[in-house]
Amino acid sequence: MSAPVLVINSGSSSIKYQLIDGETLVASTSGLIERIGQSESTITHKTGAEKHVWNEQLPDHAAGLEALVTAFDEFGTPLSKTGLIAVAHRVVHGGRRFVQPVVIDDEVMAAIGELSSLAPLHNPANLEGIQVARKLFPKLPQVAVFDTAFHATVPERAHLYAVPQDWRSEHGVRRYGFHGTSHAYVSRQAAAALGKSPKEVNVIVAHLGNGASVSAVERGRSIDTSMGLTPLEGLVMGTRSGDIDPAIIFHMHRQTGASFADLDSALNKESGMYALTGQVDMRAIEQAATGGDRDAEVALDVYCYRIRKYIGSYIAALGGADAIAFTAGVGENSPEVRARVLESLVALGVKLDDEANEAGGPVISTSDSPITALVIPTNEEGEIARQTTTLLRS
Ligand SMILES: Nc1ncnc2c1ncn2[C@@H]1O[C@H](COP(=O)(O)OP(=O)(O)O)[C@@H](O)[C@H]1O
Ligand SMILES: CC(=O)OP(=O)(O)O
Ligand SMILES: [Mg+2]
Repeated sequence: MSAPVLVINSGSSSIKYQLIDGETLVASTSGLIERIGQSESTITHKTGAEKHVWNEQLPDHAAGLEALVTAFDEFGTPLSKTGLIAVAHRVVHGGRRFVQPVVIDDEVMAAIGELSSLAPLHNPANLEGIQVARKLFPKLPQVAVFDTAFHATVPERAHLYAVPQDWRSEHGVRRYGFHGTSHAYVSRQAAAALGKSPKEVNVIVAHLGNGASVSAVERGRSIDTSMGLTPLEGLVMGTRSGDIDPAIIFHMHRQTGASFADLDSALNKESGMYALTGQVDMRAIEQAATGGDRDAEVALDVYCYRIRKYIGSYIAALGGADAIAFTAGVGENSPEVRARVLESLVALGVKLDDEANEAGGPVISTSDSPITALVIPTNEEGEIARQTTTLLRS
């Protein structure tokens, strides 16, 4: 490896990590530490063809990151012997300030902390990962790569909310957008799949994971995206409502006396597919729908309809699209969701090839479809490593 980067994506109860060559973007090791803070955590560590899975009690992120270091010691090469050039962290909210990756110092950490109120499910966990990694690797540069950065190009007509002036000027209220490393990477790959440079094409990216967002990418630049001030707006997600009438919040506050903190938590953690079906995992929801569960069937319809509306509006925003790319857990793996989303877009120029869709792509539209539909696996960690290497070289 010529410039190995350890990429850390620290979530509220999990840590995803990869050791990636910053030049070739090939990952030699990847891992997932799940259920941090619960009675038993699971660690999955993959290196080459080897996969190791074990359970351990990990009370917090510090214990999680120590387990990560130990995993490298025991299976493969200890991190201290890999010639690591940096530790790169996914940070979800960069606010107005961070529109490029930065080397992290105390002041940057404080700024990331201040942005926690805008990404309460994400930034505190990202920060914890950084704190622990700085202690574990005090000599290495720690770099933050922000989910919001790719959407810094979204123009005023799409990022301004029509709300009082001081909300916007003093309290940072605007659309920021998230999953930026995924939208950036997948839109470039989509252009490549069409045999074009990113500057020659308009692409709509549907990132459908646990969190989900759609973006409109015009000639390589994001011009609109479905998430907003926070990662709550837009699509229906695993546990997040996505778009709702904001007055629902005041109505429920008046009706039940629930505090704003309770309502915030309800919309972020107890809504979405979970509220409609009692389940978060799309595989289970699809199975239930196939088995005749009406709630699951209706929820799938709600989920796909919302995506379809966004895609239709982004075709209008872009004045026509060359490609629609599906990515992330659901987008990459669910022919059912892709078919439901695209089924009535024929009039807008998307003709699905059912067999290709079942087979998983990459091209899932017919050869005469004016808009090419694609399935493109995302690589957020690879993109984070690439941006980190670029920053450290400059
Ligand atoms: N074969 C599949 N069919 C449908 N959904 C799937 C499939 N495989 C994974 N998923 C869904 O992908 C989602 C997780 O996506 P992922 O991108 O890993 O999310 P995150 O990175 O936000 O944790 C889960 O809801 C899971 O059910
Ligand atoms: C921003 C966001 O929603 O991220 P995730 O999908 O990882 O929850
Ligand atoms: Mg994700």
